[in-house]
Amino acid sequence: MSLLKVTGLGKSFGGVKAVDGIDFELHAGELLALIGPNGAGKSTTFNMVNGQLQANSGSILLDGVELVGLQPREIWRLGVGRTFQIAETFASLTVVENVQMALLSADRKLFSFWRKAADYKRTQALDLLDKVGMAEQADRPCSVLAYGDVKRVELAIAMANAPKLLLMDEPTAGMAPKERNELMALTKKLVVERNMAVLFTEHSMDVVFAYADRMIVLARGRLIAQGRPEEIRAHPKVQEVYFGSGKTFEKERKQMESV
Ligand SMILES: Nc1ncnc2c1ncn2[C@@H]1O[C@H](COP(=O)(O)OP(=O)(O)OP(=O)(O)O)[C@@H](O)[C@H]1O
Repeated sequence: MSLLKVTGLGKSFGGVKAVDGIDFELHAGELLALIGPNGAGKSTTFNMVNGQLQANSGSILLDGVELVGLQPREIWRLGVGRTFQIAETFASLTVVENVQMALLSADRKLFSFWRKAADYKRTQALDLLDKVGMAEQADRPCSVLAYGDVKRVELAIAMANAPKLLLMDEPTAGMAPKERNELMALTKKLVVERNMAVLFTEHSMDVVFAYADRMIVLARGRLIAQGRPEEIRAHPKVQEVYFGSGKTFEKERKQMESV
């Protein structure tokens, strides 16, 4: 059985069908990229899966449990995590304290408890940091970290709740190519090690084609293609929507990345 099964999912804003009855599935151990031109419905889809937006129609099953109608926190408790940017308020905390905070939250402890609990699950937090290659920087404040390292810590934070499905909205935005590749290689490693699934949106075609196991392509709210990267690259509809018919994906992709 697939981990996530989305059927007939739809959302309208006024007269605009932002997402128009899409179907897709996601399996444990798989990285699925959600791509499409601006306004295609990617964020809307994403936000329906995590419960920030309520669907108008359709179903989202996680391990057979219906997520439509649930609150974001309930969905999170069922095992749908997402990467958050480390909020400025937490930048003054050390790396390990940030992960400890996430563990507190995963264990549903009260925030006030934190003040008396500087040692709360420090070992477990260090284990998570070790998984993302950040154990050596555990006691540095997040505010002094390089951007790529902050992204690793954000990944460790998302892992604290041991998600079955992790949602990543443009994980590599603002990163240099080398950092992008390191972050995605790390994400892929975690997906395999933990038999977790990742659904991610991404504008960098390099990242998508290098790391996605499968891709789904939206255009104007409709799902126009899904498949493995090589199938998507050769898909006529995808080429047409992205670049106008008659042009090859490869050629245009190179032009797009050089901008
Ligand atoms: N809160 C909203 N109110 C009204 N219209 C919205 C709202 N959110 C999204 N839309 C519209 O729904 C459509 C899909 O938007 P969405 O943000 O999901 O696309 P996207 O693929 O994530 O785009 P981008 O790549 O530009 O972020 C667009 O036409 C957008 O203008």
